[in-house]
Amino acid sequence: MLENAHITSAHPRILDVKNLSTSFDVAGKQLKAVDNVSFHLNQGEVLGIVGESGSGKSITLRSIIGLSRRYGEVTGEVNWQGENLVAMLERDLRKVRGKDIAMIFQEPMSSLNPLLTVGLQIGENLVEHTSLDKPGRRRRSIELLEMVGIPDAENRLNDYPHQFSGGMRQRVMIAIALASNPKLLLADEPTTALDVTIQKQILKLILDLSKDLGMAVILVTHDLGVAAQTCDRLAVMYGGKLVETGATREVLRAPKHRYTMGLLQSVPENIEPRTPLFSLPGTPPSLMNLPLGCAFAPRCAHSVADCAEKKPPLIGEQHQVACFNPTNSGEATKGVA
Ligand SMILES: Nc1ncnc2c1ncn2[C@@H]1O[C@H](COP(=O)(O)OP(=O)(O)OP(=O)(O)O)[C@@H](O)[C@H]1O
Repeated sequence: MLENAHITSAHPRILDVKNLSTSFDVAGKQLKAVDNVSFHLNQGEVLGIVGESGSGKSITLRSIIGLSRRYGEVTGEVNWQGENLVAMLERDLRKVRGKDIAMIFQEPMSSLNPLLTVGLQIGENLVEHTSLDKPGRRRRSIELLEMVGIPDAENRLNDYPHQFSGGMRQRVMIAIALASNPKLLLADEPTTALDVTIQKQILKLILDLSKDLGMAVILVTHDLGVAAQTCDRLAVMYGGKLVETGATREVLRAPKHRYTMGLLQSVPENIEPRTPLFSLPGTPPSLMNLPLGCAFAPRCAHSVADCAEKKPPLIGEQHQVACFNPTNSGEATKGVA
């Protein structure tokens, strides 16, 4: 496991998300991708948002930085440096985006310009966000490429994105994101397209940068193993809602929500050799037709009467769970469903 115990409660809170909801109009029906989500982030902390495909992780991330408002309705609060980003004018938000808050995506090729050298693309960001002159920008570009572990940085500034391997392209993306000295990096499945060895290297890079630069990170991943290796804290999403949050060690050692237990069982390291991979019975809920009560209840073998009637609130202090019948911490993680 990578070392990720560098955050203490002494670090100030830099992001406070309150009752964030995002819905889309799909053929006249409302699709609730993010439903009343609240969480916070401390300076330099790495928070993992985990959950199955379609649970609302990416839209949560995009809603933080105002990218979802183009297609959907976003309500609630994203409190950042004394301002609510949800209510901020697009013009002002553009200044925050890419400067104090930067974002990297799964496929760097979709964000990199194939026709421009890497040097020019880093330079563009430096022009926008710093007052460095041309030689200063060149020096800083080399420094950034070195920082993300690209060998022969000075010469590689002249290369185009296709001349880099997948892992190196992701490093370039990170270098571009770091050009503005962001306080928060939003990373949406940044290693999913990479093979396991390269994935580990990129995760370690993100973690080291977070530690060295005091930069907070929100890492969206469907892979609990990846989150376990990288994050200080986890937020587990299901059906557009947060169902469990807590320190990574606590959530992994003693998950409270049956859904988290199910996810844990699908991590290969937790499984005896030759045991078939666990998969939760049933299917994830349709976000256009969510049940009245807990969205996980139809897949849960431990539901009680309230589960069908009411939505369980997320309760607790350091370790929170949204469940009317949570597990006891000592309960075995096998055979939950
Ligand atoms: N522009 C849009 N219009 C309508 N529905 C959308 C739009 N963008 C996303 N959705 C829907 O919102 C839901 C949540 O999507 P989101 O991308 O956040 O899921 P996710 O948990 O990140 O999963 P994945 O890893 O597959 O991206 C999905 O049902 C998706 O189809």
